[in-house]
Amino acid sequence: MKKTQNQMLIIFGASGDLTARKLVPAIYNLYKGKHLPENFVVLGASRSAMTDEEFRQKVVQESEFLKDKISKEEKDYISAFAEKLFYEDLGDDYDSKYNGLAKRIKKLNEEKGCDHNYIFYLSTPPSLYEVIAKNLCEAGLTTEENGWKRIIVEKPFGYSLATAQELNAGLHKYFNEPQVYRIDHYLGKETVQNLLVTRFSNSLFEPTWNRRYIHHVEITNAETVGVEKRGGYYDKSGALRDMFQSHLLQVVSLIVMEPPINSSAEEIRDEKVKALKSLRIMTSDEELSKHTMKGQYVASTINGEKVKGYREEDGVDPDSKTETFAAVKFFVDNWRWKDVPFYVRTAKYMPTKVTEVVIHFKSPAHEVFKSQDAYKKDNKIIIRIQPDEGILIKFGVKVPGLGFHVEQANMDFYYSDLDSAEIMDAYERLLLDAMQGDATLYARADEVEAAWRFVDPILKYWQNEDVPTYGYAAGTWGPRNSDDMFEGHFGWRNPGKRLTDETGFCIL
Ligand SMILES: NC(=O)C1=CN([C@@H]2O[C@H](COP(=O)(O)OP(=O)(O)OC[C@H]3O[C@@H](n4cnc5c(N)ncnc54)[C@H](OP(=O)(O)O)[C@@H]3O)[C@@H](O)[C@H]2O)C=CC1
Ligand SMILES: O=C1O[C@H](COP(=O)(O)O)[C@@H](O)[C@H](O)[C@H]1O
Repeated sequence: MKKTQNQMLIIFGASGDLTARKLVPAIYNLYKGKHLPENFVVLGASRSAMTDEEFRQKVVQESEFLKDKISKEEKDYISAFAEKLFYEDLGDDYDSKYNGLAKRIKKLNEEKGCDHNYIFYLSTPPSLYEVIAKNLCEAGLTTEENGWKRIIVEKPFGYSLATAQELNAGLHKYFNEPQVYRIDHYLGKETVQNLLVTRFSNSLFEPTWNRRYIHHVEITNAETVGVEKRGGYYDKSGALRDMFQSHLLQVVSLIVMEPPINSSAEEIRDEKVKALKSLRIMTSDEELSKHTMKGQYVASTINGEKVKGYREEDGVDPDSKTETFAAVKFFVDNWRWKDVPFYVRTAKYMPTKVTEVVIHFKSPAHEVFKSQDAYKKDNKIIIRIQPDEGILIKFGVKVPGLGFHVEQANMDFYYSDLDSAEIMDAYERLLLDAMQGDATLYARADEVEAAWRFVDPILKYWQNEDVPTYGYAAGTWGPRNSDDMFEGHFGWRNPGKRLTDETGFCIL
Protein backbone atom coordinates (compact mmCIF):
# COMPACT_ATOMS: atom_id res chain seq x y z
CA MET A 1 0.00 0.00 0.00
CA LYS A 2 1.23 3.48 -0.87
CA LYS A 3 1.98 5.80 2.02
CA THR A 4 -0.07 8.97 2.50
CA GLN A 5 2.14 11.68 3.96
CA ASN A 6 1.00 14.25 6.51
CA GLN A 7 -0.69 17.11 4.68
CA MET A 8 -3.26 19.90 4.50
CA LEU A 9 -6.10 20.10 1.98
CA ILE A 10 -7.13 23.67 1.26
CA ILE A 11 -10.50 23.91 -0.51
CA PHE A 12 -11.41 27.12 -2.35
CA GLY A 13 -15.17 27.58 -2.88
CA ALA A 14 -15.70 25.74 0.40
CA SER A 15 -19.15 27.26 0.94
CA GLY A 16 -20.39 25.61 -2.27
CA ASP A 17 -22.42 22.60 -3.30
CA LEU A 18 -19.55 20.34 -4.37
CA THR A 19 -17.67 20.74 -1.08
CA ALA A 20 -20.64 19.73 1.04
CA ARG A 21 -22.12 17.12 -1.28
CA LYS A 22 -19.01 15.35 -2.58
CA LEU A 23 -15.71 16.49 -1.11
CA VAL A 24 -16.38 16.45 2.63
CA PRO A 25 -18.24 13.09 2.50
CA ALA A 26 -15.36 11.62 0.47
CA ILE A 27 -12.80 12.86 3.00
CA TYR A 28 -14.96 11.53 5.84
CA ASN A 29 -15.09 8.11 4.23
CA LEU A 30 -11.31 8.15 3.80
CA TYR A 31 -11.07 9.02 7.49
CA LYS A 32 -13.42 6.20 8.44
CA GLY A 33 -11.51 3.78 6.23
CA LYS A 34 -8.27 4.88 7.98
CA HIS A 35 -6.77 6.13 4.72
CA LEU A 36 -5.87 9.60 5.99
CA PRO A 37 -2.40 10.27 7.37
CA GLU A 38 -1.91 10.81 11.06
CA ASN A 39 -1.64 14.57 10.67
CA PHE A 40 -4.28 15.85 8.32
CA VAL A 41 -6.26 19.08 8.16
CA VAL A 42 -8.91 20.50 5.82
CA LEU A 43 -8.95 24.28 5.52
CA GLY A 44 -12.00 25.63 3.69
CA ALA A 45 -11.74 29.07 2.09
CA SER A 46 -14.31 31.27 0.36
CA ARG A 47 -15.95 34.67 0.56
CA SER A 48 -18.73 33.74 2.97
CA ALA A 49 -18.07 34.79 6.54
CA MET A 50 -18.00 31.71 8.81
CA THR A 51 -16.17 30.56 11.90
CA ASP A 52 -14.52 27.13 12.00
CA GLU A 53 -17.46 25.89 14.02
CA GLU A 54 -20.03 27.28 11.56
CA PHE A 55 -18.18 25.69 8.66
CA ARG A 56 -18.12 22.34 10.46
CA GLN A 57 -21.82 22.51 11.13
CA LYS A 58 -22.64 23.58 7.59
CA VAL A 59 -20.72 20.87 5.76
CA VAL A 60 -21.76 18.15 8.15
CA GLN A 61 -25.41 19.16 7.93
CA GLU A 62 -25.46 19.64 4.17
CA SER A 63 -23.56 16.48 3.48
CA GLU A 64 -25.11 13.08 3.53
CA PHE A 65 -23.78 12.00 6.92
CA LEU A 66 -26.93 12.82 8.77
CA LYS A 67 -29.46 11.85 6.16
CA ASP A 68 -29.94 8.34 7.46
CA LYS A 69 -30.28 7.34 11.07
CA ILE A 70 -26.82 6.91 12.46
CA SER A 71 -25.51 5.14 15.52
CA LYS A 72 -24.01 6.86 18.55
CA GLU A 73 -20.63 5.43 17.54
CA GLU A 74 -20.86 7.05 14.10
CA LYS A 75 -21.91 10.37 15.65
CA ASP A 76 -18.76 10.30 17.79
CA TYR A 77 -16.75 9.51 14.71
CA ILE A 78 -18.24 12.48 12.87
CA SER A 79 -17.48 14.79 15.81
CA ALA A 80 -13.87 13.61 15.86
CA PHE A 81 -13.65 14.08 12.09
CA ALA A 82 -15.16 17.58 12.28
CA GLU A 83 -12.25 18.63 14.52
CA LYS A 84 -10.05 18.34 11.45
CA LEU A 85 -12.05 20.99 9.57
CA PHE A 86 -11.14 24.69 9.64
CA TYR A 87 -12.27 27.74 7.72
CA GLU A 88 -10.73 30.98 6.48
CA ASP A 89 -12.81 33.86 5.15
CA LEU A 90 -11.35 35.29 1.92
CA GLY A 91 -13.19 38.60 2.14
CA ASP A 92 -14.82 40.22 -0.89
CA ASP A 93 -13.09 38.31 -3.64
CA TYR A 94 -10.52 35.63 -4.38
CA ASP A 95 -7.92 38.25 -5.22
CA SER A 96 -6.77 40.00 -2.08
CA LYS A 97 -6.59 38.38 1.35
CA TYR A 98 -3.84 35.84 0.72
CA ASN A 99 -1.47 37.11 3.36
CA GLY A 100 -4.08 36.25 5.96
CA LEU A 101 -4.60 32.87 4.30
CA ALA A 102 -0.86 32.22 4.19
CA LYS A 103 -0.52 33.03 7.90
CA ARG A 104 -3.39 30.69 8.76
CA ILE A 105 -1.93 27.88 6.66
CA LYS A 106 1.48 28.26 8.28
CA LYS A 107 -0.03 28.34 11.77
CA LEU A 108 -2.14 25.25 11.15
CA ASN A 109 0.82 23.54 9.56
CA GLU A 110 2.88 24.07 12.70
CA GLU A 111 0.14 23.20 15.15
CA LYS A 112 -1.07 20.10 13.33
CA GLY A 113 2.18 18.85 11.83
CA CYS A 114 1.27 18.88 8.13
CA ASP A 115 4.94 18.90 7.06
CA HIS A 116 4.35 21.78 4.60
CA ASN A 117 2.58 19.41 2.19
CA TYR A 118 -0.40 21.22 0.67
CA ILE A 119 -3.11 20.34 -1.82
CA PHE A 120 -5.11 23.31 -3.12
CA TYR A 121 -8.51 22.16 -4.38
CA LEU A 122 -10.22 24.71 -6.63
CA SER A 123 -13.96 24.16 -6.30
CA THR A 124 -14.96 27.61 -7.54
CA PRO A 125 -16.22 28.92 -10.88
CA PRO A 126 -13.41 28.20 -13.41
CA SER A 127 -12.91 31.93 -14.08
CA LEU A 128 -11.11 32.05 -10.70
CA TYR A 129 -8.62 29.24 -11.28
CA GLU A 130 -5.79 31.40 -12.60
CA VAL A 131 -6.44 34.22 -10.13
CA ILE A 132 -6.18 31.80 -7.21
CA ALA A 133 -3.04 30.15 -8.60
CA LYS A 134 -1.36 33.53 -9.05
CA ASN A 135 -2.23 34.68 -5.53
CA LEU A 136 -1.03 31.43 -3.99
CA CYS A 137 2.27 31.85 -5.77
CA GLU A 138 2.64 35.50 -4.77
CA ALA A 139 1.87 34.62 -1.15
CA GLY A 140 4.79 32.15 -1.24
CA LEU A 141 2.53 29.13 -0.87
CA THR A 142 3.66 27.22 -3.96
CA THR A 143 7.38 26.75 -3.28
CA GLU A 144 8.36 23.16 -2.72
CA GLU A 145 11.45 23.81 -0.60
CA ASN A 146 9.97 22.19 2.51
CA GLY A 147 7.09 20.05 1.33
CA TRP A 148 5.24 19.28 -1.90
CA LYS A 149 2.46 21.47 -3.34
CA ARG A 150 -0.34 20.20 -5.62
CA ILE A 151 -3.37 21.84 -7.18
CA ILE A 152 -6.61 20.06 -8.10
CA VAL A 153 -8.88 21.77 -10.62
CA GLU A 154 -12.51 20.90 -11.23
CA LYS A 155 -14.27 20.62 -14.55
CA PRO A 156 -15.17 22.30 -16.84
CA PHE A 157 -11.59 22.64 -17.98
CA GLY A 158 -12.22 25.30 -20.60
CA TYR A 159 -15.19 25.84 -22.92
CA SER A 160 -13.20 25.28 -26.13
CA LEU A 161 -9.70 24.41 -27.27
CA ALA A 162 -8.59 28.05 -27.08
CA THR A 163 -9.91 28.59 -23.54
CA ALA A 164 -8.46 25.27 -22.34
CA GLN A 165 -5.06 26.24 -23.77
CA GLU A 166 -5.31 29.62 -22.09
CA LEU A 167 -6.16 27.98 -18.78
CA ASN A 168 -3.28 25.51 -19.07
CA ALA A 169 -0.86 28.31 -19.88
CA GLY A 170 -2.25 30.35 -16.97
CA LEU A 171 -1.81 27.52 -14.45
CA HIS A 172 1.62 26.65 -15.79
CA LYS A 173 2.88 30.13 -14.88
CA TYR A 174 2.54 29.13 -11.23
CA PHE A 175 2.54 25.32 -11.10
CA ASN A 176 4.47 22.73 -13.10
CA GLU A 177 2.38 20.19 -14.99
CA PRO A 178 3.17 17.33 -12.55
CA GLN A 179 1.69 19.49 -9.76
CA VAL A 180 -1.62 19.99 -11.62
CA TYR A 181 -4.39 17.42 -11.09
CA ARG A 182 -7.39 17.89 -13.43
CA ILE A 183 -10.22 15.91 -11.95
CA ASP A 184 -12.56 13.83 -14.10
CA HIS A 185 -14.70 11.78 -11.77
CA TYR A 186 -15.34 9.09 -14.41
CA LEU A 187 -11.69 8.08 -14.14
CA GLY A 188 -12.30 7.44 -10.44
CA LYS A 189 -14.99 4.87 -11.24
CA GLU A 190 -13.79 1.34 -10.60
CA THR A 191 -15.37 0.03 -13.80
CA VAL A 192 -13.70 2.68 -15.96
CA GLN A 193 -10.32 1.63 -14.57
CA ASN A 194 -11.30 -1.96 -15.18
CA LEU A 195 -11.40 -1.23 -18.92
CA LEU A 196 -7.59 -1.22 -18.80
CA VAL A 197 -7.41 -4.45 -16.83
CA THR A 198 -9.98 -6.23 -18.99
CA ARG A 199 -8.08 -5.29 -22.11
CA PHE A 200 -4.49 -5.70 -21.06
CA SER A 201 -4.53 -8.60 -18.64
CA ASN A 202 -6.53 -11.06 -20.75
CA SER A 203 -5.06 -12.80 -23.76
CA LEU A 204 -8.63 -13.81 -24.44
CA PHE A 205 -9.73 -10.29 -25.37
CA GLU A 206 -6.75 -8.35 -26.64
CA PRO A 207 -6.10 -10.35 -29.84
CA THR A 208 -9.62 -9.58 -31.06
CA TRP A 209 -9.66 -5.93 -29.96
CA ASN A 210 -9.15 -4.46 -33.41
CA ARG A 211 -10.60 -3.81 -36.87
CA ARG A 212 -10.28 -7.45 -37.96
CA TYR A 213 -12.90 -8.59 -35.45
CA ILE A 214 -14.77 -5.54 -34.21
CA HIS A 215 -17.68 -4.27 -36.29
CA HIS A 216 -18.47 -1.15 -34.28
CA VAL A 217 -18.28 0.28 -30.79
CA GLU A 218 -21.18 1.89 -29.01
CA ILE A 219 -21.19 3.95 -25.82
CA THR A 220 -24.32 5.16 -24.06
CA ASN A 221 -24.45 7.50 -21.12
CA ALA A 222 -28.04 8.06 -20.02
CA GLU A 223 -29.42 9.93 -17.05
CA THR A 224 -32.98 9.81 -15.76
CA VAL A 225 -32.93 13.38 -14.49
CA GLY A 226 -33.03 16.74 -16.24
CA VAL A 227 -30.75 19.65 -15.48
CA GLU A 228 -32.16 19.95 -11.94
CA LYS A 229 -30.86 23.11 -10.22
CA ARG A 230 -28.00 23.63 -12.66
CA GLY A 231 -29.96 25.20 -15.54
CA GLY A 232 -27.84 28.37 -15.54
CA TYR A 233 -24.58 26.45 -15.86
CA TYR A 234 -25.95 23.82 -18.23
CA ASP A 235 -27.47 26.24 -20.71
CA LYS A 236 -24.00 27.65 -21.39
CA SER A 237 -22.49 24.20 -21.55
CA GLY A 238 -24.74 21.54 -23.11
CA ALA A 239 -24.30 17.77 -23.20
CA LEU A 240 -21.31 17.80 -25.54
CA ARG A 241 -19.21 19.94 -23.20
CA ASP A 242 -20.72 18.64 -19.96
CA MET A 243 -20.27 14.90 -20.57
CA PHE A 244 -18.81 14.09 -23.98
CA GLN A 245 -15.65 16.23 -24.11
CA SER A 246 -14.57 15.11 -20.66
CA HIS A 247 -15.97 11.87 -19.25
CA LEU A 248 -16.93 10.05 -22.44
CA LEU A 249 -13.80 10.87 -24.41
CA GLN A 250 -11.82 9.61 -21.42
CA VAL A 251 -13.71 6.32 -21.71
CA VAL A 252 -13.11 6.32 -25.49
CA SER A 253 -9.37 6.82 -24.94
CA LEU A 254 -9.23 3.73 -22.72
CA ILE A 255 -10.99 1.62 -25.34
CA VAL A 256 -8.89 2.91 -28.21
CA MET A 257 -5.40 3.18 -26.68
CA GLU A 258 -2.47 0.87 -27.36
CA PRO A 259 -1.01 -1.16 -24.46
CA PRO A 260 1.22 1.04 -22.29
CA ILE A 261 4.69 -0.32 -21.53
CA ASN A 262 3.86 -0.26 -17.81
CA SER A 263 1.16 1.05 -15.49
CA SER A 264 2.85 4.35 -14.56
CA ALA A 265 0.86 7.58 -14.83
CA GLU A 266 2.98 8.97 -17.66
CA GLU A 267 3.01 5.80 -19.76
CA ILE A 268 -0.75 5.35 -19.51
CA ARG A 269 -1.42 9.02 -20.21
CA ASP A 270 1.00 9.04 -23.17
CA GLU A 271 -1.05 6.25 -24.76
CA LYS A 272 -4.34 7.99 -24.00
CA VAL A 273 -3.13 11.18 -25.67
CA LYS A 274 -2.07 9.21 -28.75
CA ALA A 275 -5.54 7.65 -28.84
CA LEU A 276 -7.30 11.01 -28.58
CA LYS A 277 -5.05 12.47 -31.26
CA SER A 278 -6.04 9.69 -33.60
CA LEU A 279 -9.77 10.50 -33.51
CA ARG A 280 -10.61 11.77 -37.00
CA ILE A 281 -11.55 15.42 -36.75
CA MET A 282 -14.66 16.20 -38.77
CA THR A 283 -14.19 19.10 -41.12
CA SER A 284 -16.96 19.21 -43.70
CA ASP A 285 -20.52 20.29 -42.96
CA GLU A 286 -21.71 17.21 -44.81
CA GLU A 287 -19.85 14.90 -42.45
CA LEU A 288 -20.86 16.89 -39.38
CA SER A 289 -24.49 16.80 -40.42
CA LYS A 290 -24.46 13.04 -41.05
CA HIS A 291 -22.40 12.04 -38.03
CA THR A 292 -23.61 14.30 -35.25
CA MET A 293 -27.02 14.92 -33.75
CA LYS A 294 -28.34 17.12 -31.00
CA GLY A 295 -31.63 17.07 -29.18
CA GLN A 296 -33.49 18.66 -26.31
CA TYR A 297 -36.06 17.12 -23.94
CA VAL A 298 -39.57 18.48 -24.12
CA ALA A 299 -42.33 18.35 -21.52
CA SER A 300 -43.79 14.95 -20.88
CA THR A 301 -45.35 12.71 -18.25
CA ILE A 302 -43.16 10.07 -16.61
CA ASN A 303 -44.85 7.49 -14.38
CA GLY A 304 -47.87 9.76 -14.08
CA GLU A 305 -45.79 12.78 -13.12
CA LYS A 306 -45.57 15.87 -15.29
CA VAL A 307 -42.05 16.84 -16.22
CA LYS A 308 -40.96 20.27 -17.49
CA GLY A 309 -39.37 20.65 -20.89
CA TYR A 310 -35.75 21.87 -20.95
CA ARG A 311 -36.72 25.36 -22.09
CA GLU A 312 -39.04 25.75 -19.10
CA GLU A 313 -36.30 24.92 -16.57
CA ASP A 314 -35.01 27.64 -14.19
CA GLY A 315 -31.98 29.46 -15.57
CA VAL A 316 -32.58 28.25 -19.15
CA ASP A 317 -33.25 30.63 -22.04
CA PRO A 318 -36.82 29.94 -23.30
CA ASP A 319 -35.42 29.95 -26.88
CA SER A 320 -32.38 27.88 -25.99
CA LYS A 321 -30.86 25.59 -28.60
CA THR A 322 -28.51 23.98 -26.05
CA GLU A 323 -28.48 20.20 -26.40
CA THR A 324 -29.49 17.82 -23.63
CA PHE A 325 -28.94 14.91 -26.05
CA ALA A 326 -25.74 14.60 -28.06
CA ALA A 327 -24.75 11.74 -30.35
CA VAL A 328 -21.57 11.49 -32.39
CA LYS A 329 -20.33 8.91 -34.86
CA PHE A 330 -16.62 8.99 -35.57
CA PHE A 331 -13.64 7.01 -36.83
CA VAL A 332 -10.18 6.48 -35.42
CA ASP A 333 -7.33 6.99 -37.84
CA ASN A 334 -4.80 4.39 -36.87
CA TRP A 335 -3.75 0.86 -37.72
CA ARG A 336 -5.89 -0.85 -35.10
CA TRP A 337 -9.18 0.93 -35.71
CA LYS A 338 -9.29 1.92 -39.39
CA ASP A 339 -12.92 1.97 -40.65
CA VAL A 340 -14.45 0.87 -37.34
CA PRO A 341 -17.26 3.30 -36.49
CA PHE A 342 -17.69 4.50 -32.92
CA TYR A 343 -21.14 5.69 -31.82
CA VAL A 344 -21.33 7.69 -28.61
CA ARG A 345 -24.42 9.30 -27.11
CA THR A 346 -25.20 11.08 -23.88
CA ALA A 347 -28.47 12.57 -22.66
CA LYS A 348 -30.54 13.83 -19.78
CA TYR A 349 -33.99 12.38 -19.13
CA MET A 350 -33.74 8.97 -20.66
CA PRO A 351 -35.63 5.91 -19.38
CA THR A 352 -32.72 4.28 -17.50
CA LYS A 353 -29.67 5.65 -15.68
CA VAL A 354 -26.86 3.78 -17.31
CA THR A 355 -23.37 4.09 -18.74
CA GLU A 356 -22.15 1.22 -20.85
CA VAL A 357 -19.76 0.32 -23.62
CA VAL A 358 -20.81 -2.26 -26.20
CA ILE A 359 -18.18 -3.89 -28.39
CA HIS A 360 -19.99 -5.41 -31.36
CA PHE A 361 -18.02 -8.12 -33.14
CA LYS A 362 -18.22 -8.91 -36.83
CA SER A 363 -20.05 -11.97 -38.11
CA PRO A 364 -17.77 -14.95 -38.79
CA ALA A 365 -16.05 -14.70 -42.16
CA HIS A 366 -17.98 -17.67 -43.48
CA GLU A 367 -21.44 -18.35 -42.10
CA VAL A 368 -21.88 -22.06 -41.64
CA PHE A 369 -25.00 -21.78 -39.52
CA LYS A 370 -27.61 -19.49 -40.94
CA SER A 371 -29.58 -17.28 -38.64
CA GLN A 372 -32.56 -15.15 -39.48
CA ASP A 373 -31.31 -12.37 -37.29
CA ALA A 374 -27.58 -12.14 -37.75
CA TYR A 375 -27.29 -9.07 -35.56
CA LYS A 376 -28.70 -10.84 -32.54
CA LYS A 377 -26.30 -13.71 -33.08
CA ASP A 378 -23.14 -11.65 -33.31
CA ASN A 379 -20.76 -11.64 -30.38
CA LYS A 380 -20.86 -8.65 -28.08
CA ILE A 381 -19.00 -7.58 -24.98
CA ILE A 382 -21.03 -5.21 -22.85
CA ILE A 383 -19.08 -3.37 -20.21
CA ARG A 384 -21.45 -1.84 -17.70
CA ILE A 385 -19.82 1.17 -16.06
CA GLN A 386 -22.86 1.96 -13.91
CA PRO A 387 -25.10 0.86 -12.27
CA ASP A 388 -25.05 -2.92 -11.82
CA GLU A 389 -21.35 -2.79 -12.68
CA GLY A 390 -20.07 -5.76 -14.60
CA ILE A 391 -19.34 -7.39 -17.93
CA LEU A 392 -21.68 -9.38 -20.16
CA ILE A 393 -20.52 -11.49 -23.07
CA LYS A 394 -23.11 -12.49 -25.64
CA PHE A 395 -22.29 -15.43 -27.84
CA GLY A 396 -24.10 -17.87 -30.12
CA VAL A 397 -25.20 -21.31 -28.92
CA LYS A 398 -27.13 -24.07 -30.62
CA VAL A 399 -30.85 -24.08 -30.07
CA PRO A 400 -31.60 -27.57 -28.70
CA GLY A 401 -33.38 -29.79 -31.18
CA LEU A 402 -33.19 -30.52 -34.83
CA GLY A 403 -30.92 -28.64 -37.20
CA PHE A 404 -28.30 -26.02 -36.40
CA HIS A 405 -30.14 -22.96 -35.25
CA VAL A 406 -28.25 -20.35 -33.33
CA GLU A 407 -29.40 -18.14 -30.50
CA GLN A 408 -27.61 -15.86 -28.12
CA ALA A 409 -26.52 -16.86 -24.66
CA ASN A 410 -25.21 -14.62 -21.86
CA MET A 411 -22.10 -15.00 -19.77
CA ASP A 412 -22.06 -12.39 -17.06
CA PHE A 413 -19.80 -11.09 -14.33
CA TYR A 414 -20.90 -8.68 -11.60
CA TYR A 415 -18.59 -6.61 -9.48
CA SER A 416 -20.95 -7.10 -6.56
CA ASP A 417 -20.12 -10.83 -6.59
CA LEU A 418 -16.48 -10.21 -5.72
CA ASP A 419 -15.46 -10.83 -2.12
CA SER A 420 -13.92 -7.39 -1.82
CA ALA A 421 -16.82 -5.74 -3.60
CA GLU A 422 -16.89 -2.48 -1.70
CA ILE A 423 -16.48 0.03 -4.48
CA MET A 424 -14.87 3.31 -3.41
CA ASP A 425 -16.71 6.43 -4.49
CA ALA A 426 -14.95 8.17 -7.39
CA TYR A 427 -14.14 11.33 -5.38
CA GLU A 428 -12.73 9.24 -2.53
CA ARG A 429 -10.47 7.33 -4.87
CA LEU A 430 -9.30 10.42 -6.74
CA LEU A 431 -8.66 12.45 -3.59
CA LEU A 432 -6.64 9.62 -2.11
CA ASP A 433 -4.60 9.36 -5.33
CA ALA A 434 -3.83 13.09 -5.27
CA MET A 435 -2.86 12.83 -1.59
CA GLN A 436 -0.44 10.07 -2.55
CA GLY A 437 0.88 11.92 -5.61
CA ASP A 438 -0.53 9.48 -8.13
CA ALA A 439 -1.83 11.32 -11.20
CA THR A 440 -2.68 8.26 -13.30
CA LEU A 441 -6.41 8.89 -13.01
CA TYR A 442 -6.18 12.63 -13.62
CA ALA A 443 -6.24 14.25 -17.05
CA ARG A 444 -3.02 15.76 -18.35
CA ALA A 445 -2.96 19.11 -20.19
CA ASP A 446 -2.31 17.54 -23.60
CA GLU A 447 -5.14 15.00 -23.09
CA VAL A 448 -7.63 17.75 -22.37
CA GLU A 449 -6.45 19.76 -25.36
CA ALA A 450 -6.62 16.75 -27.70
CA ALA A 451 -10.22 16.14 -26.58
CA TRP A 452 -11.15 19.78 -27.26
CA ARG A 453 -9.46 19.65 -30.66
CA PHE A 454 -11.90 16.89 -31.65
CA VAL A 455 -14.96 18.55 -30.10
CA ASP A 456 -14.42 22.16 -31.24
CA PRO A 457 -15.58 21.69 -34.89
CA ILE A 458 -18.77 19.97 -33.70
CA LEU A 459 -19.55 22.80 -31.30
CA LYS A 460 -18.85 25.34 -34.02
CA TYR A 461 -21.06 23.51 -36.51
CA TRP A 462 -23.87 23.24 -33.95
CA GLN A 463 -23.92 27.01 -33.62
CA ASN A 464 -25.33 27.30 -37.15
CA GLU A 465 -28.96 28.38 -37.08
CA ASP A 466 -29.94 25.70 -39.57
CA VAL A 467 -28.60 22.75 -37.57
CA PRO A 468 -31.72 21.11 -36.10
CA THR A 469 -32.17 20.57 -32.37
CA TYR A 470 -34.56 17.60 -32.32
CA GLY A 471 -37.11 17.42 -29.54
CA TYR A 472 -37.61 14.21 -27.56
CA ALA A 473 -40.14 13.55 -24.86
CA ALA A 474 -38.48 13.43 -21.42
CA GLY A 475 -38.25 9.79 -20.38
CA THR A 476 -37.61 8.41 -23.88
CA TRP A 477 -34.46 7.27 -25.66
CA GLY A 478 -33.89 10.56 -27.47
CA PRO A 479 -34.96 11.89 -30.87
CA ARG A 480 -36.90 9.34 -32.90
CA ASN A 481 -34.46 9.66 -35.78
CA SER A 482 -31.34 9.04 -33.70
CA ASP A 483 -30.97 5.56 -35.22
CA ASP A 484 -30.42 7.15 -38.62
CA MET A 485 -26.76 7.60 -37.71
CA PHE A 486 -26.27 3.85 -38.03
CA GLU A 487 -27.28 4.01 -41.71
CA GLY A 488 -28.06 0.32 -41.58
CA HIS A 489 -30.08 -2.48 -40.13
CA PHE A 490 -29.82 -1.72 -36.45
CA GLY A 491 -29.69 1.14 -34.01
CA TRP A 492 -28.71 1.97 -30.45
CA ARG A 493 -28.90 -0.78 -27.86
CA ASN A 494 -31.34 0.47 -25.27
CA PRO A 495 -30.29 -1.09 -22.00
CA GLY A 496 -32.43 -1.81 -18.98
CA LYS A 497 -31.61 -1.41 -15.31
CA ARG A 498 -29.84 -4.75 -15.04
CA LEU A 499 -26.84 -5.66 -17.12
CA THR A 500 -28.71 -8.44 -18.85
CA ASP A 501 -31.87 -6.40 -19.53
CA GLU A 502 -32.42 -4.93 -22.93
CA THR A 503 -35.40 -2.85 -23.91
CA GLY A 504 -34.70 -3.36 -27.58
CA PHE A 505 -33.23 -1.27 -30.34
CA CYS A 506 -34.54 2.12 -31.36
CA ILE A 507 -36.00 0.97 -34.64
CA LEU A 508 -38.28 3.64 -36.06
N1 LIG B 1 -21.68 20.56 -7.93
C1 LIG B 1 -21.38 19.53 -8.72
O1 LIG B 1 -22.02 18.47 -8.70
C2 LIG B 1 -20.22 19.62 -9.65
C3 LIG B 1 -19.41 20.74 -9.68
N2 LIG B 1 -18.32 20.78 -10.51
C4 LIG B 1 -17.46 21.95 -10.56
O2 LIG B 1 -16.98 22.25 -9.25
C5 LIG B 1 -16.84 23.64 -9.05
C6 LIG B 1 -17.67 24.06 -7.86
O3 LIG B 1 -19.01 23.69 -8.08
P1 LIG B 1 -20.19 23.97 -7.05
O4 LIG B 1 -19.74 23.74 -5.67
O5 LIG B 1 -21.37 23.28 -7.56
O6 LIG B 1 -20.41 25.50 -7.28
P2 LIG B 1 -21.15 26.56 -6.39
O7 LIG B 1 -21.90 27.45 -7.32
O8 LIG B 1 -21.86 25.96 -5.27
O9 LIG B 1 -19.90 27.46 -5.96
C7 LIG B 1 -18.79 27.17 -5.22
C8 LIG B 1 -18.36 28.41 -4.46
O10 LIG B 1 -17.62 29.30 -5.27
C9 LIG B 1 -17.68 30.61 -4.67
N3 LIG B 1 -17.72 31.65 -5.70
C10 LIG B 1 -16.78 32.58 -5.94
N4 LIG B 1 -17.10 33.41 -6.92
C11 LIG B 1 -18.28 33.03 -7.34
C12 LIG B 1 -19.14 33.48 -8.36
N5 LIG B 1 -18.79 34.51 -9.14
N6 LIG B 1 -20.30 32.83 -8.52
C13 LIG B 1 -20.64 31.78 -7.75
N7 LIG B 1 -19.85 31.33 -6.77
C14 LIG B 1 -18.68 31.93 -6.56
C15 LIG B 1 -18.91 30.60 -3.80
O11 LIG B 1 -18.49 30.78 -2.47
P3 LIG B 1 -18.36 32.20 -1.79
O12 LIG B 1 -19.45 33.08 -2.33
O13 LIG B 1 -18.52 31.89 -0.33
O14 LIG B 1 -17.02 32.65 -2.14
C16 LIG B 1 -19.50 29.23 -3.93
O15 LIG B 1 -19.91 28.70 -2.72
C17 LIG B 1 -17.28 24.28 -10.37
O16 LIG B 1 -16.15 24.50 -11.17
C18 LIG B 1 -18.17 23.22 -11.01
O17 LIG B 1 -18.17 23.31 -12.39
C19 LIG B 1 -18.00 19.71 -11.30
C20 LIG B 1 -18.76 18.58 -11.32
C21 LIG B 1 -19.95 18.44 -10.52
O1 LIG C 1 -19.95 15.77 -14.49
C1 LIG C 1 -21.13 15.52 -14.57
O2 LIG C 1 -21.55 14.24 -14.31
C2 LIG C 1 -22.89 14.00 -13.92
C3 LIG C 1 -23.12 12.50 -14.11
O3 LIG C 1 -22.25 11.80 -13.29
P1 LIG C 1 -22.57 10.28 -12.90
O4 LIG C 1 -21.38 9.86 -12.11
O5 LIG C 1 -23.85 10.31 -12.11
O6 LIG C 1 -22.73 9.53 -14.18
C4 LIG C 1 -23.88 14.79 -14.74
O7 LIG C 1 -25.17 14.66 -14.16
C5 LIG C 1 -23.50 16.25 -14.73
O8 LIG C 1 -24.37 16.96 -15.59
C6 LIG C 1 -22.07 16.44 -15.18
O9 LIG C 1 -21.69 17.79 -14.97
